[in-house]
Amino acid sequence: MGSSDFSWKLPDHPKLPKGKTVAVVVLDGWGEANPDEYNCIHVAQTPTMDSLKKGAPEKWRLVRAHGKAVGLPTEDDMGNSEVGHNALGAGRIFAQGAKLVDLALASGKIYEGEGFKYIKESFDQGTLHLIGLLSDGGVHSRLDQLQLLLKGCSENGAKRIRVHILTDGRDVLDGSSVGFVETLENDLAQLRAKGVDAQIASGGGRMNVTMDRYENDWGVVKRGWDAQVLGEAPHKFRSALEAVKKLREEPKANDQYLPPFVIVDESGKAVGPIVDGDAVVTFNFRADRMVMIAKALEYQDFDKFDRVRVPKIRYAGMLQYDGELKLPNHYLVSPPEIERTSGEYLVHNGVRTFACSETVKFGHVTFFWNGNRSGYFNPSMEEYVEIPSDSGITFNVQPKMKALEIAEKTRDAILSRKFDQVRVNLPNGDMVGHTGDIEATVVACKAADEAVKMILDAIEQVGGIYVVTADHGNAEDMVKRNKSGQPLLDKDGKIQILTSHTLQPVPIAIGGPGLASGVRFRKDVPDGGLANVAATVMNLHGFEAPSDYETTLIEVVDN
Ligand SMILES: O=C(O)[C@@H](CO)OP(=O)(O)O
Ligand SMILES: [Mn+2]
Ligand SMILES: [Mn+2]
Repeated sequence: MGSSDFSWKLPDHPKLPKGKTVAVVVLDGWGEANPDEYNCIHVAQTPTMDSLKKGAPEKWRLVRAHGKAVGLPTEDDMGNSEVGHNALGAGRIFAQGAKLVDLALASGKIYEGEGFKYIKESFDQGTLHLIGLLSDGGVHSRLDQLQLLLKGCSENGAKRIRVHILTDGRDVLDGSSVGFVETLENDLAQLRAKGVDAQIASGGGRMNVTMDRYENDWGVVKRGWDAQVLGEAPHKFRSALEAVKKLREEPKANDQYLPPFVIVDESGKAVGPIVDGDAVVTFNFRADRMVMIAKALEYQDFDKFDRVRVPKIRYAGMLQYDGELKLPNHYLVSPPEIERTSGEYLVHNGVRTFACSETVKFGHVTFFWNGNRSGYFNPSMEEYVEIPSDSGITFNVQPKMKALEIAEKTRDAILSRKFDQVRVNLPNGDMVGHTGDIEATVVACKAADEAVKMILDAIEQVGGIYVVTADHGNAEDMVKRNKSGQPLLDKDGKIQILTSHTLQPVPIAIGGPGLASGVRFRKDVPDGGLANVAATVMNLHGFEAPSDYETTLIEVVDN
């Protein structure tokens, strides 16, 4: 689109009116799958979502939420919140971080960029530290990308490398950390054989160490800082393999929550604290869970915890994690340029917007929705409300989370008539689904359904419109399956719990008293995905979507 013919002004929709309150409800981790005992959405009492599904067939359908439909490299890539909310908010499909890093590594361009040249200046005198999630989950990072990066860095002059691992068990099976550490150890041994001093230096579970998000619990980042930078942790081991194996023996231990550990030499000294003159790369491509550590590594002024010692380092992110904050300043791969999002258009066209979730998903309906951009487009037109999440717990002990509070705030926003769009994320199905606790996930789904009801009731009262959808699957399938769909058993004959997202499609339902008669889902967009939702929502606000947006899912027939 040339800049001369660009305009924020959206054309009027030829048939649909303006001025209706539109509620956009995103159920996090709520896919559609066969109804069996491992489908927590099916097992739970979800009368509101059931009634939408069983209602008018032209007002409920499924949309794609994984793989290429959301800009991921392959159809084997499950959906996730970042790409899902990016697609929902931006109305177009952008090649996402995972894909951009693949391309930069394959072409070697990653080593020619400004970010790599910057960290390379430390290779002669200092150590290169790589910090990130060690798995092949493909949501935040990928093992094969780390492997290529290790090879590329050593070929480009890194002589001393320390890897600080975060174990997963959330995007991959619990217990798989052991195999990933073995693989990494093999690679590092090969580097050592070539004369590179390469070792794992510290570690810990992703939910306990480093990868907090949206400032829910800085203690998580501090535990990482202490291990990675200061070389201090409650657990010390001679090898990472020994560390994960031993720590997993503790009762109830799992990969996601392993405590922090450091690797020490024969004299008990940490093998890889971060010191002056070193280079650091955080190798996750996904933004939300890297922003906090990036601030700790980069900011001079920082008061979230006592860093004790702040080494003078050259730091680069795999990507720039926040375009608005320019955080971090240096990065190896340019992030997708997600501009002209639907939120920005709507604000320019007079749509007053309210967005709400609890802390753990707050950035999903704001930051991700707006193309990984923090802050308001126009503070006089928008209000973003964050309900504080519980911290320091796994959400299976509190499966209702803050669903009721989110629904109440949203109801009040609707009834206040101060907003044209209210947008919420209900985290329960996803956050509790990730714990692998099936019973708790059933409770979570019921709570999310009750929240939807409260929001739809308010929409009913003001004569508004609702759009209810989800960002990817999770709670609808809690078991690992073989190719023919049968649950897989472990060596003790127990089912293998699936804590991750899925490849399933998600529902989308429209309705409400304000929905003009004759509005229905088109039949000619059978492969519709999350990126088609933005144009749909723009239509419901009475506007045509920009011509380069993915097409709308709805049509208006005369009746
Ligand atoms: O918790 C997270 O970071 C991811 C899974 O890795 O979940 P979501 O994409 O739903 O935020
Ligand atoms: Mn999600
Ligand atoms: Mn999730």
